[in-house]
Amino acid sequence: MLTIALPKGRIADETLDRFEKAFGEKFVFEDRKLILQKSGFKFLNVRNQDVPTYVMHGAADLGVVGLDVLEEKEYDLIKLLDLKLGKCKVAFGLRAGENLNFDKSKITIATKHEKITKKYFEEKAMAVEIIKLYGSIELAPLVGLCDCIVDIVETGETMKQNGLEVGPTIMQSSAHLIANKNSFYAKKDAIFDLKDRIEKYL
Ligand SMILES: Nc1ncnc2c1ncn2[C@@H]1O[C@H](COP(=O)(O)OP(=O)(O)OP(=O)(O)O)[C@@H](O)[C@H]1O
Ligand SMILES: O=P(O)(O)OC[C@H]1O[C@H](OP(=O)(O)OP(=O)(O)O)[C@H](O)[C@@H]1O
Repeated sequence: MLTIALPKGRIADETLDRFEKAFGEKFVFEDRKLILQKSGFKFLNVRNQDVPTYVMHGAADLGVVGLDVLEEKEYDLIKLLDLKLGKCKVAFGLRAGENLNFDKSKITIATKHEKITKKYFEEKAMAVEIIKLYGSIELAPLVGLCDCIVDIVETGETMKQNGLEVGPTIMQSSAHLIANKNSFYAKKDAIFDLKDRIEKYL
């Protein structure tokens, strides 16, 4: 049995589609159930940012999570495969018509991606103030909470509809299959079989 933590929402749905293609069976979470057990797999329905935690502690053998989440914290786990889904970038959002004013003594940036943002400015040796938010990031510059944001961009539509322009990209992201280190050694054959089958449908 392989236990696999999936992040609620679009990435879980697309991952289960890949499993359907690879194993010829439909995998669907029932109504409010958080566990889906079928054909040797136990899928866990968890919050996006909790996926690496379940895998790192061995509560799940495998997990699927965006590279942006993995970059935000240092996790001691194995990155097995780029699933090439959940593709997006982490980029700046600026009020329309404005540029990033690097001459300002301190830029204030609101983001869910604190560490990625901090690293970006450390490499430029620039002092910035980072305000941690947990959602609706695009709202923050509109009401004067910050000068700009760093957030996920796919089509750019959310920023556009909120009067923001997409600025420089910090990193590209896509969902990755990750593994707990002990599980990787203990269940190597099953994990490689799974990886090979899924890889064929990417
Ligand atoms: N519009 C998008 N297009 C493609 N991938 C996206 C998009 N938005 C987010 N993602 C990817 O999906 C992951 C989950 O996004 P989601 O917005 O559901 O996370 P979240 O709200 O931060 O999760 P949590 O429930 O832990 O707060 C992101 O970390 C990113 O890798
Ligand atoms: O560039 P776009 O195509 O507009 O996509 C970007 C938006 O997608 C994500 O939000 P999501 O749809 O997951 O909503 P939520 O984070 O508010 O749940 C992300 O947080 C951005 O707000």
